[in-house]
Amino acid sequence: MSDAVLTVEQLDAGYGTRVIQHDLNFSIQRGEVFVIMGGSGCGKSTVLRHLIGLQAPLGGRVLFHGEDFWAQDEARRAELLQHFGVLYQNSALWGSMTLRENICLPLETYRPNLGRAELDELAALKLNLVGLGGCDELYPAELSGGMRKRAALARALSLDPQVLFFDEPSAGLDPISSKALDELILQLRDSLGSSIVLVTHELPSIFAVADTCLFLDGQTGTQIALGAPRELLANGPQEVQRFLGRNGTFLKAEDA
Ligand SMILES: Nc1ncnc2c1ncn2[C@@H]1O[C@H](COP(=O)(O)OP(=O)(O)OP(=O)(O)O)[C@@H](O)[C@H]1O
Repeated sequence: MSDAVLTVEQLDAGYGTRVIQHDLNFSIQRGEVFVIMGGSGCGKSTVLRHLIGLQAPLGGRVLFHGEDFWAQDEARRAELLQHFGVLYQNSALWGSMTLRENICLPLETYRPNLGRAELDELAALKLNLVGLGGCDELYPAELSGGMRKRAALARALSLDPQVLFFDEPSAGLDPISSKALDELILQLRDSLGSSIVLVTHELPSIFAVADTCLFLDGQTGTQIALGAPRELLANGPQEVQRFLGRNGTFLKAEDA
């Protein structure tokens, strides 16, 4: 457990005085795909917001390489955030900009020493990484839903993040695009060595990509399981087994 990129200690997550999830404890290792799962409304996105620095914990700590994120001043927090890449549910690309311009934007902000040619080259490289080589001058509206996700991913990769966060990456995608996105996630993990944190309740994705799963329980408002998905399916608490086994047959088909 020595290679933890993110560590969460006794985290209480929520809004104002309303705690949604309490006493969360887990670590995310370098190069690991970590899935946050649980029933609808249990607080998955809320926990994610605390991990990506959008919201201060109501209690406990979030450590990045052992450094307490929220104990830092704003300038240091902004530096640390450069190590995070975030892909939001709606992809959130700028519609009036080409893909190249979308990807260059964070680079122009945080890497002011780069010249035009280097910026364009980096944008092309990131687009290549996500299978959109040659699409530099297209606008988001010219892309399919799956391509838009990939483009948003290329932008999330622009600053070479150590941790990539995805909130429901498969939302709105057909099963084939969704499977292709899972494959891309694994490819990126292998080629870049980044840690990947996913919020999803898509069983095929969970079994295809997750090294470790955290199960958040809506009723008790805390984590009730942490482990590899197949292990949790076999030996986890009943609710977690039910959640992971709800689709009965596909696991056998995938494993065959
Ligand atoms: N900005 C906010 N301010 C106050 N409460 C919020 C806010 N966003 C979400 N909530 C509340 O937090 C609870 C958990 O919501 P959250 O979106 O984190 O759950 P989730 O597990 O991600 O849900 P889903 O699977 O449906 O996307 C809900 O009761 C929701 O109403």
